[in-house]
Amino acid sequence: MEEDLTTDLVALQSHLETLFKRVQQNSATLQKFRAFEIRLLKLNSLPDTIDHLLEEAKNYFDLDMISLCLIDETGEIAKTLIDNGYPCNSKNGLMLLDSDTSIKSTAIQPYIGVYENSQCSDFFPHIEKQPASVAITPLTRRSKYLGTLNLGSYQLDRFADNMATDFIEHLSSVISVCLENNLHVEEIKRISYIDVLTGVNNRRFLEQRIGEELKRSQRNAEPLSCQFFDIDFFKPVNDKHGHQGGDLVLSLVAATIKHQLRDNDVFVRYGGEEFVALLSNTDEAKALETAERVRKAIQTLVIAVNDISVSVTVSIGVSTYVPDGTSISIDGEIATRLVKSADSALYRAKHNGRNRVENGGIVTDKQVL
Ligand SMILES: Nc1nc2c(ncn2[C@@H]2O[C@H](COP(=O)(O)OP(=O)(O)OP(=O)(O)O)[C@@H](O)[C@H]2O)c(=O)[nH]1
Repeated sequence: MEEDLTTDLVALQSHLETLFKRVQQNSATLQKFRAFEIRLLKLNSLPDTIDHLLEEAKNYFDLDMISLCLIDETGEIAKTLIDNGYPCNSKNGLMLLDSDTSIKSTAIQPYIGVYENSQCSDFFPHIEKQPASVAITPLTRRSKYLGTLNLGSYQLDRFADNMATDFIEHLSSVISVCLENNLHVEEIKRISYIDVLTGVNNRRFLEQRIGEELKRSQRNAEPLSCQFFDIDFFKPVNDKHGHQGGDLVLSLVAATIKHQLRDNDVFVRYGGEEFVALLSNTDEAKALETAERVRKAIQTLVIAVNDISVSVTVSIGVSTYVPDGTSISIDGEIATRLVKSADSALYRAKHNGRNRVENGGIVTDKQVL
């Protein structure tokens, strides 16, 4: 009788210990989850959020792999990531899809279970070793598909098909809210950086980007060139063709200059009939060559304003920053000098007869000291 009691007590104690361990494990998981959530909610940029999901989530949840599909119908997500220097390829687990069709056909519901190559491989590109089990969860907000979150483990029992899905569904809801918020923030930023008349970026965008471009130039030891454009004799265009005619000329000149630049060059309407471009990894000779190409393109542009053909020319000033490794935190001064040099060269171009390119020369770190 006494022996039976002892055996029962030992069994009970062992059961209690198992339960206690499970409670401890669950509590640790919940704490990790809360920490992950709090960190996620605090992030206010899309690249940081994506980075947190792809880099940190693996550690927080002890996963062997994680990937993220995002629907990017307009290409704006890719543009935001490129502008922020974020690697926009599937090698780091991020996939941008141009429509939600593939997600709607395969991942309309969360899938939790064994990794089936035919069904799951699209969600885990560039993996060296296939996971044994996966959880593929759609990310949705207000019935709209944002993408999918894809978790993978080499353990078969990590994501079993009889597993409760509430934890993963909760995680994907939180991620969806954060992604949607960040997508909205990026959209608001984008709109606030656009010049309504010409559709190109505005001066605020230049002010925001010039520091980043200078940093990149210093980091990669590459030259950064600045071009300052001003339409010649624009006042007579307005006088002759009215403000609306002038507006049309402004828009088409902006589009023509932009067309001559690379997609990732910063190009803004600086104000009135002035435009500025920043050309990354572009030396003095190349910047002058590009400016000359723009000048010629504008010269040959014929704009129909109320059935009257209008032609304009532009004067262009160019300057080039060449980092020498001595500058650390004086970007503001370098930015000012870079733009001022191009502006002074533009002034010379006007003075020397207009419809020409003038070189403002090299801006270095040393001049600041
Ligand atoms: N239509 C239109 N005109 C603008 C806008 N912003 C500035 N302008 C006009 O641009 C003209 C600029 O004239 P000026 O600064 O005298 O220069 P300019 O006639 O181009 O002569 P130079 O620059 O010396 O070759 C002014 O008539 C402004 O009213 C705009 O958004 N729309």
